[in-house]
Amino acid sequence: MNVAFVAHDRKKEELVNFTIAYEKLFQGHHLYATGTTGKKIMEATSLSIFCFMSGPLGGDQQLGAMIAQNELDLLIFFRDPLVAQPHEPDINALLRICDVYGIPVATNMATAELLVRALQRGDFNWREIVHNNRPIKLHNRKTKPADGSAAPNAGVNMQ
Ligand SMILES: O=C(CO)COP(=O)(O)O
Repeated sequence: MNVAFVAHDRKKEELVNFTIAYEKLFQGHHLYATGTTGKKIMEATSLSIFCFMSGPLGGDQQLGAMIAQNELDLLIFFRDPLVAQPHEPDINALLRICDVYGIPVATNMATAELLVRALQRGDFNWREIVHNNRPIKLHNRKTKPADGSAAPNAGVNMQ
């Protein structure tokens, strides 16, 4: 499955600890994240994550684009409900597009636990039908184009 991680600054440690706890499970999936979140998870675990831009620089929108193309199966987004974010419209858009496409999304640890256990049990296998009907598999995405030129939006982009 394609799983994405996002956490606001005061929630990053919580998400990193969560990924450490479920590292073995996540190793079997294709992982994506906004820039700083992905970098911190990779520093703390052996997980390999495709990192988009940092959230305030467009990372939430890039994940939204994945969802619009039905390329994401699960979003784990530890939001900080107590701090206003400069890119609030992007955050709302990301959560909205999850609802548009019926993508499971966890915005806190308790829900993330439930969804990850469902992932472990195979409850997400119906998503394979969606992928099998699609010509493009996102996890074939390369960090650099085949011609060797620089990819405009690949790799970790820090603020
Ligand atoms: O701001 C974010 C999500 O809205 C997260 O972005 P970073 O992972 O780059 O900190």
